[in-house]
Amino acid sequence: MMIENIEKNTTTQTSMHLPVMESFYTIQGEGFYQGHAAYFIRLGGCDVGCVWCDVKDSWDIDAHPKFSIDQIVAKALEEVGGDPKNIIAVITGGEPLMHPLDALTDALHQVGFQTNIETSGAHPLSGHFDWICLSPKKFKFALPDVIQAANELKVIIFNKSDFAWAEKYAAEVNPACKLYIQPEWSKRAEMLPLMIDYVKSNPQWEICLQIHKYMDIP
Ligand SMILES: C[S@@+](CC[C@H](N)C(=O)[O-])C[C@H]1O[C@@H](n2cnc3c(N)ncnc32)[C@H](O)[C@@H]1O
Ligand SMILES: Nc1nc2[nH]cc(C(=O)O)c2c(=O)[nH]1
Ligand code: SF4
Ligand SMILES: [Mg+2]
Repeated sequence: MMIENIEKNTTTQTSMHLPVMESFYTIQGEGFYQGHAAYFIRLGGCDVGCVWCDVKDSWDIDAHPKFSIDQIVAKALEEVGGDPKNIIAVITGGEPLMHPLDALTDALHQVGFQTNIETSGAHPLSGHFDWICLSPKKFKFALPDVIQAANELKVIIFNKSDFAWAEKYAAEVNPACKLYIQPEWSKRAEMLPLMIDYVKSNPQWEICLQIHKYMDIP
């Protein structure tokens, strides 16, 4: 690579700023990595508009302070105690794919984090991820490149019609993709009995609960 290109890339990487709503070290409460130590970076901005979204304060892209990649990664390293071995960095939001994520994921990898993403798939894929959780939404459809790349499909069950909707996506993901159904939090008492019956009849699916909410942690 020519020297000016190296300089350009370095400048782009260090000068890029992303809106961060919050970041916190916790336990992954959902999906394949449920129960694992995880550092969450919640980027601001979402244009999907799920009526039941549990983090609506994230939607306004301008409501959150912007930080450089270096600042975000330095804070992550400090908050996990300096050694990211076996710790997943989860990029979430908001809708994280509204932002270019190559520089952030490369910088997290460089210091030793595994990189995972939580996404609705409604924006083009960027970043280098070790694990992609796709949670598609009726409010803004997932794009084909994210559907193809997904390692896990996590469909939120808000009403009975969501089982058939989940199967539409299951038919489109790659064969190795893990399949999860997760109750919408306020509907969990009503939906869980249906979900239990569904998984007993369709054992390729697994039930996923937001275990962090039961543990009362972020
Ligand atoms: C807040 S979203 C942020 C990432 C991305 N915008 C997305 O929707 O995948 C993180 C995860 O929480 C799920 N989620 C949001 N609100 C929920 C609720 N009320 N009950 C259950 N899951 C919810 C989403 O489907 C997604 O899998
Ligand atoms: N503990 C914990 N696990 C999570 N898994 C996905 C989350 C998200 O909001 O993206 C989340 C979250 O907010 N907290
Ligand atoms: S896509 Fe994710 S962040 Fe956006 S409204 Fe839906 S659940 Fe909330
Ligand atoms: Mg959450």
